[in-house]
Amino acid sequence: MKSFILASGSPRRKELLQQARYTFSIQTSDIDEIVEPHLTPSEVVCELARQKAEAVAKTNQDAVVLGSDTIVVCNDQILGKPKDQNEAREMLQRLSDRDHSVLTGVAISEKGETITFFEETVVHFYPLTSEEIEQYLQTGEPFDKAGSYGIQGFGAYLVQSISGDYNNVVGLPLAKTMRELQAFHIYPTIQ
Ligand SMILES: Cc1cn([C@H]2C[C@H](O)[C@@H](COP(=O)(O)OP(=O)(O)OP(=O)(O)O)O2)c(=O)[nH]c1=O
Repeated sequence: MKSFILASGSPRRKELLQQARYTFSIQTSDIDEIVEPHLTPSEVVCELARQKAEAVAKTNQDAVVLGSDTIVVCNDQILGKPKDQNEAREMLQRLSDRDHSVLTGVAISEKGETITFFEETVVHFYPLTSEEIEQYLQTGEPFDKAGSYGIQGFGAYLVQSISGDYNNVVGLPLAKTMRELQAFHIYPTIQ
């Protein structure tokens, strides 16, 4: 059987691939996450996913390697992971009572060839009071997440509606990824 490697330290991506019944190992990459400034948000997530996948693929020539990157885009501004509490607070204030997009890029690399794709999910937040934002900061959830929230946790309280793939918000567009993996002969274990 071919070896399948998830090039990610994200516990969410691991859980999603497990949920889909893949057998895989994990190797994290240590890329600097630097991209050229003229790229569009969808190009940014695809490029970062490519860098993560290729960094791990380099030392695993016979494996199929999957890398991924998630960002939030609000009013044409890219929101990544907050660097501190103030930045998390600012992001949540910005997202309050509006639509934003969650973009996840995925790269699959094998034998020096890489394909990339991305998925966009539109999320609408309830209007948030400053008390609600402070309470959410107290949960600690914002700090390792793009846009400073996790829809799969207490952050569900913030979300009024979503349009698109829920799993994409959590960190991996699972349906699209499963379909693309078929081309690499990587399949879930069904029984
Ligand atoms: C919007 C949102 C993001 N996130 C997470 C998914 C990603 O883990 C994280 C965005 O950071 P990423 O840089 O995409 O990923 P990562 O650093 O966690 O892991 P790695 O680079 O090793 O693959 O935000 C949620 O868990 N829930 C959400 O609702």
